[in-house]
Amino acid sequence: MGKKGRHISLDISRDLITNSKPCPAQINFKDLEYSIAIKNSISNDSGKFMENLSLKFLPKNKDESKKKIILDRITGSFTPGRLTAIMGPSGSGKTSLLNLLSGRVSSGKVEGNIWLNGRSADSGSLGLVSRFISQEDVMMSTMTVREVVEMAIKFRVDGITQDEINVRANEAITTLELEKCQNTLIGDTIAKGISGGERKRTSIAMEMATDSSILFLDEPTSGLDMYTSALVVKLLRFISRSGQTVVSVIHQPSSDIFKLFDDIVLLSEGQIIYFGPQKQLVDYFSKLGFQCPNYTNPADFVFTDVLNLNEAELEKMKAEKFSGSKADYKFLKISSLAESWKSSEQCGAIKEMVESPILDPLNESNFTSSVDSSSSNIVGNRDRIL
Ligand SMILES: Nc1ncnc2c1ncn2[C@@H]1O[C@H](COP(=O)(O)OP(=O)(O)OP(=O)(O)O)[C@@H](O)[C@H]1O
Repeated sequence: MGKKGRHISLDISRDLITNSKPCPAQINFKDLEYSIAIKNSISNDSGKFMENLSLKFLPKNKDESKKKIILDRITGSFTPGRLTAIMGPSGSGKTSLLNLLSGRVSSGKVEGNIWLNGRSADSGSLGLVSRFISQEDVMMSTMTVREVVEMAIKFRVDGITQDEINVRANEAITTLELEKCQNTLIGDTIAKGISGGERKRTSIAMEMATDSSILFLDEPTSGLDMYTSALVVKLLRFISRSGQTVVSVIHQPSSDIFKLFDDIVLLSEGQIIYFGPQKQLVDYFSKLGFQCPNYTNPADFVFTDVLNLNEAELEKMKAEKFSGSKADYKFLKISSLAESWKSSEQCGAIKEMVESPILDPLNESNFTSSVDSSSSNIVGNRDRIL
């Protein structure tokens, strides 16, 4: 049978994941604002809608620097055992949110609160409790796929024997269908090694085989075919079921992939448009007057009808003789959707979760070590902090 028709089996040996149950970690944030200073290059007479455009400029004075708000006082909760997708147009703040919550932001100004299991979290603790798989996952180019997976296990799982390492590495490699390239060098732009898709799967295999309480991924399916994308997201769902908190930025998923997520966060212009169960998203927008047509992928519907101007809205804009541009009109729509979200029942439920967090203590077993591959050194964060 061809790949498309193949059933993706997730009958993975439980040894791989459940024997190494991570300690649950819930990450909550409230009124989180992330902004950066930018040089003022726009005159004050650039049009009355200028301040509404996607870059939100809050002028200090005419010639000085202003700030660009990347995340606009957002509140949310990521819970253990659930798989969440962060979706939104390019530039909406998805990667910035992941960076903030994994303690990877070094520039700009952060306001608001982040808590781990109810305790105030700084970037150090966020970095220790979570793992981050980036769009440009960095690995050591001179090592093979099997070597990097084994290395990740060795340095992130305490007191593991070589036999256990072999079992975990085999499982991860088989599950992600990396057998054929397991002895191929990772490579780099100069010395070509494994393909882009194999690289992504290797980075997930490295993660699968280790324990961490929170896993963040930035577009783990970009560059992968439909079959492999579905395989990867099914694996993330499986990983989440072992008690990990799994949060992934995802770019326009197919309907089948969309349905694998428990929760969806929709961002636009750094604001939350929706944050809640995937199964309730269509109903939420239908109550706001946006009907998802039958047999339409809800992810496509959200991008075309909700986050963009639909036909009816373009007509309305003309009829109203709106004096600004389409971008201005769209900005007003997004602001109104963000206001609707803030006054929704679902937003109230999220706020309640933030106010009554899981209070399990965070202990050493929540903390993972990291592989600092950019400098080819293995860095034990645990050693640095504890
Ligand atoms: N350190 C920074 N300095 C200047 N601008 C920044 C910085 N970090 C983020 N931005 C800007 O903030 C906005 C959000 O960026 P971010 O990378 O979070 O978006 P995104 O939703 O992940 O986009 P994409 O889907 O294109 O990756 C963008 O306009 C980006 O240019």
